[in-house]
Amino acid sequence: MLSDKNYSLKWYGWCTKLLKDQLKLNLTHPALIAVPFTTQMALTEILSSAADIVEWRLDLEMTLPDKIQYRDVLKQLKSHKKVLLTYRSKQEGGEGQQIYEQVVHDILACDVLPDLIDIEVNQGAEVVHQLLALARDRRVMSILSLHNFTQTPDENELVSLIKNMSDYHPDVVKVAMMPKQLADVERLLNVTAKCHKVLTQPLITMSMGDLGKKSRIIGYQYGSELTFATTSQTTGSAPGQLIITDLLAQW
Ligand SMILES: O=C1C[C@@](O)(C(=O)O)C[C@@H](O)[C@@H]1O
Repeated sequence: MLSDKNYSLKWYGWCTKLLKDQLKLNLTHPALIAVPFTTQMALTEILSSAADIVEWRLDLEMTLPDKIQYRDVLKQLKSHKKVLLTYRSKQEGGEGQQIYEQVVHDILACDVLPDLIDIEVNQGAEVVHQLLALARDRRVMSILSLHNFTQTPDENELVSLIKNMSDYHPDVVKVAMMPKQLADVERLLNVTAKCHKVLTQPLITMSMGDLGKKSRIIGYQYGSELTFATTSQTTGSAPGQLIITDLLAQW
């Protein structure tokens, strides 16, 4: 586990950049909280929640919104929260069936932009480099992500996956792994602490499912700077997410 000093220096480093400078928020919890959103959900519930970031999961929409609706909703979300736009492909555990590269490109070409964009490392080096460059040009923070819904690799593999992602120079690196036993959750947390010390960018990690809930609560103590929660029992976007009020009660 990180010493309190290291944890707070690094955490405040990122929060200063992302939130204090841009939103002038006074954070009262130890890690950033993101909640998923689709237009089928109650907007007021999402906007009035304690979340710092709303993750609009475009792949979970019944159909992709047209440009007018998209700009409208994004503006509404942005007037209350930081917004992360995610189009999760099928192969990474989402519902996205359109050409990934095209959807992310269109998001970044629009005149209303999200604050953050999720880019999947498994789309391949060429697509990743191109989308990261576009996000940089448009001044949208990039989160390079990797998901494994079946298992958690061993320590060496996890470290090398994370370092490989970091070498693309995104603004943030995120990995979500499925544990089969508690040892998998502990390994991910320990790898998080190890990588957090050497990475040049913020790291977000989580173990999914029931077993992994612990990582969503105490991950920040190991250097994971954001946790995903939900506003209600039925609105989660991945297994094991806690309801935000339960998460806050644990903190
Ligand atoms: O990458 C992530 C993390 C996540 O899969 C989770 O396990 O909480 C939830 C997704 O919505 C998000 O894009």
